[in-house]
Amino acid sequence: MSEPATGSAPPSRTTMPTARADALLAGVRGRLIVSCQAPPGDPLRSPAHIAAIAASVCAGAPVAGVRIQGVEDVEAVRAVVDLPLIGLWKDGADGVYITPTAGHARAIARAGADVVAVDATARPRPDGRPLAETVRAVHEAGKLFMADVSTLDEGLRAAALGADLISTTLSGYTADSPQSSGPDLELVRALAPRVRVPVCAEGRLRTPADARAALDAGAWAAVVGTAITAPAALATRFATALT
Ligand SMILES: CC(=O)N[C@H](C=O)[C@@H](O)[C@H](O)[C@H](O)COP(=O)(O)O
Repeated sequence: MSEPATGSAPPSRTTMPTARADALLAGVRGRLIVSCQAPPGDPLRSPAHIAAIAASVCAGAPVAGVRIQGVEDVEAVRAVVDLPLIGLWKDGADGVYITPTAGHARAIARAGADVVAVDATARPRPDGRPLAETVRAVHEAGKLFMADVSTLDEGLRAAALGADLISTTLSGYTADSPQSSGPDLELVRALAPRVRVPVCAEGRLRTPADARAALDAGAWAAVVGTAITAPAALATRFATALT
């Protein structure tokens, strides 16, 4: 791990007013957050399409918030969705690629996200700067910091740095985490009682029963992407079952 779990510096705190932060977190508690993203090359990968998907999901279902990738997509979704918006910027495909620097985080904050999701794994960051710098940048922008982690240690470190919420997003995608085809609810069970901030279950929640099980495991909210907003992946599951 490149930084200690705790240090002499106090944890960073957001400049978002406390009442607003509390209301935002309370509003997503026990509920569904939908990740609306399209992979590179997918015909749906455009801000207009992602905004339409997000607007459709939010108008037609009792969802609590959305998770959106990229500056232009965050801007486009912000214009049509009034729910809490978790923004991130995927830059690259290997190593730390989810909002990898403080500069990426500031851009996502400016685009209109309420919460900025950032890779908070123990892996080296592409610019060599400490994660604490990105936490501070998000907080100075008046936003909440969501730490995308893959292990218990990473979650504990993120909480010590001042993360406002933690998500299991990267379990299964790092060498340190279990490589499972399903969600990592063990991580939720291990982490949630050890930190004072909400822990979201995210990654490979494929069914409503998975989302329910995540909350039963102690998750604050369930974040679901592919199983709701990725038609090509969904069609593949059906087509494959017929071969
Ligand atoms: C690992 C990574 O880059 N995860 C990304 C984070 O934003 C997204 O590609 C996922 O779709 C999202 O986490 C939701 O997960 P799932 O699509 O499995 O429900």
